[in-house]
This record gives sequence, structure tokens and C-alpha cells, in this order.
Amino acid sequence: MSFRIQPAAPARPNRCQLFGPGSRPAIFEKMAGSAADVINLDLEDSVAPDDKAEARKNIIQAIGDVDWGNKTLSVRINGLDTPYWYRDVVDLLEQASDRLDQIMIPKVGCAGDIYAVDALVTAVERAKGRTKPIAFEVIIESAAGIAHVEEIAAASPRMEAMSLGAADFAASMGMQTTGIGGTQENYYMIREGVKHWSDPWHWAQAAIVAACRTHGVLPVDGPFGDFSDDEGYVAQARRSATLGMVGKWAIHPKQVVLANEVFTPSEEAVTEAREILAAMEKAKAEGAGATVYKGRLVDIASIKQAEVVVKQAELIAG
Ligand SMILES: CC(C)(COP(=O)(O)OP(=O)(O)OC[C@H]1O[C@@H](n2cnc3c(N)ncnc32)[C@H](O)[C@@H]1OP(=O)(O)O)[C@@H](O)C(=O)NCCC(=O)NCCSC(=O)C[C@H](O)C(=O)O
Ligand SMILES: [Mg+2]
Repeated sequence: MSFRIQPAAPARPNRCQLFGPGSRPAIFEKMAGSAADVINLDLEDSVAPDDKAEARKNIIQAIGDVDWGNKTLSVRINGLDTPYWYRDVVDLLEQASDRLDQIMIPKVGCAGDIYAVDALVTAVERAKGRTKPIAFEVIIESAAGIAHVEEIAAASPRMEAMSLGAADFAASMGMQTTGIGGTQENYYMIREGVKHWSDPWHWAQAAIVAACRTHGVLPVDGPFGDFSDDEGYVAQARRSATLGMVGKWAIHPKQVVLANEVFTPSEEAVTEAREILAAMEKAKAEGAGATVYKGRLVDIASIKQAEVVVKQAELIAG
């Protein structure tokens, strides 16, 4: 272990982030009633330019009026390359109730982007006497974003979560696809005439997980556009969970249950993790640093692995 201890990510469930356009207030109550851990009310790409101002008003009102339970409540503001973002921040921070937990900053390209939003948020918070600091989550969805992913993760103490935005990421990278996440038909190797599909999102996800874990930020998988393909969603979510991500977006309510299932450790996994911890306790008591569990080696690193699973389960159980 480095001299610098890896900081813990925020201890809150983040298995599913359910999105809904701010221009569609009729679904806000349904979002609040869903089983998603995080709600993302959107001012950005699901809202047409002419509807931005109205969407802002809808969201500000709903933050105070709707019962969001114990969910993390987040609003996605517009990107820093638009004329909308500063008004999003100022209006939200001046007018929305303290129920607002977090702002999602899209299309971040460098730490300076976070610095700019942080400066504005801090100024408005002070001016209005807001005592609950607003947290930040960001989307990595550009070539610049992934190139600067670590400095972005480290950019502010407000940083709590970071997602991969597959659609904008693909566009920015010049990827030949119109699919939002999932298997890409043309991304395969061929051996003896048989195609073996690979995962074009893998490297970006792994980079995000490493940056997040280095700086105590929650790594999250972004959208899966084809909401009629449950199997595809689950396959991608399972890969993300295996890589260390804590959750995934839902762009339709039917995806919430899928994400929650994948990102909640199964009973079998928790039982096995607890058994490994017990086996290592016994080994330690006998003066050993390693032992055999179900025919395989477990050692001190296995304790940390098992603790990841047990802590996830405990966090979700509340
Ligand atoms: C995708 C949708 C436009 C589909 O809406 P709709 O046609 O209404 O779907 P259904 O008829 O199947 O709806 C069934 C019931 O569910 C309710 N509903 C629909 N959407 C939501 C929702 N998001 N949350 C809660 N409830 C919802 C309907 O009202 C129906 O209810 P009922 O009539 O009572 O049965 C729509 O789902 C939608 O707008 N989704 C979110 C889109 C969005 O926010 N996109 C932005 C995030 S993805 C992105 O930005 C890309 C990313 O940045 C990147 O670059 O990768
Ligand atoms: Mg996007």
C-alpha cells in the first residue's frame, strides 16, 4: 500500500440513478416513488433549448414540493459550453430548497471546469447562507474528459460521483456507432471463422474506476439506450459491477429493478464473503496469514475483497 491511504467513497447507496427530463413534470412523482437510489432531474440534453427556462422552474418547484424520501436528489445542469449553465446554478442555488443534494456537471473536460462551477456554487451558497453544501457528480463523456479523468476526480472536495456517458463519449471519440452503450456489432475479433465480441467501453470504465477509487469518488456506469433489451442492460451492468462500479443509470423506469438487482450483492456472495472473513479470523488466531477456503487460497488480501462485498450489502440494507 502506498503511504497515501485510499480514501473511502461516500457511504450511500448509488445502485441506480433514474433520469427524467425537467420539461416533463408529470413523471416527477413517479420518479420519487421508484426504487432508484438517486434521482437525476435533467436540464441538459433531454430538454429542448426552448424549454430550458420552464424546466428550471419545474425542477426548482418539485425539489421542494415532491416527497423524495431518502433518495439522493441531483439535477443535471447544462454544459459549460452552453449559455445556460450559470443560470442553472444560480437559480437552483438561490431558489431551490435544501432538499437538493447534488449537481451533475456534464461533459467535463478538465479540473478547471469543476473549479469554475465550484467557485460559482460557493459564492451563491455564501450569499444565500445555505448551510448544506451541494455535492458534485460529473459525467465523463468526451475525449478530453477521459484524458483528464484523474484530475477531474480530484478537482473538488464536493466531488461524490462520476459516470461514463456512452452516447456523447462515442461521438466525441469519433466512434462508429449510434448505440448508447452495450455490445457494438462491429467490435469483434475473429478466430477460425467465429466472431468474439469485445467491450469497447471497458477501458474507459476501468480508467474511471481507477480515478474514482484513487480520490474517494463513486464510479457509476451511465445510460443503456435500448430499454427494450433487458438482457443487454444486465450484461453491461454485470461487467460494470465486476470492474468496481457501484451503479448504473436508468433512462426508463423498467431499468431500475435491473440495476438494483445487479448492484446488490447476492445472498450467496455475502454468505461466502462472511465465511472467508471467518476462515481468515481462524487462520489469524492460529498465527497464519493464509488458509484454504473451498479448495482455494485466501489470504490477507481476501479479507479486503470480502469486506468490499459485506460493506456493500450492509450499506444497502441501511
Ligand atoms: C425514454 C422515455 C422518453 C420513454 O417515455 P414514455 O414513452 O412515457 O415511456 P413509457 O410509455 O414506456 O412509460 C411507462 C410509464 O413510466 C412512466 N415513465 C416514463 N419515463 C419515466 C421516467 N424517466 N421516470 C419515471 N417514470 C417514467 C410513464 O409516465 C408511464 O407511466 P404510466 O402512464 O403511469 O404507466 C422516458 O422514459 C424518458 O424521458 N426517459 C429519460 C430520458 C432522459 O432523461 N435522458 C437523459 C439521460 S441519457 C443521456 O443524456 C445520455 C448521456 O448524457 C450520454 O451522453 O451518454
Ligand atoms: Mg451526454
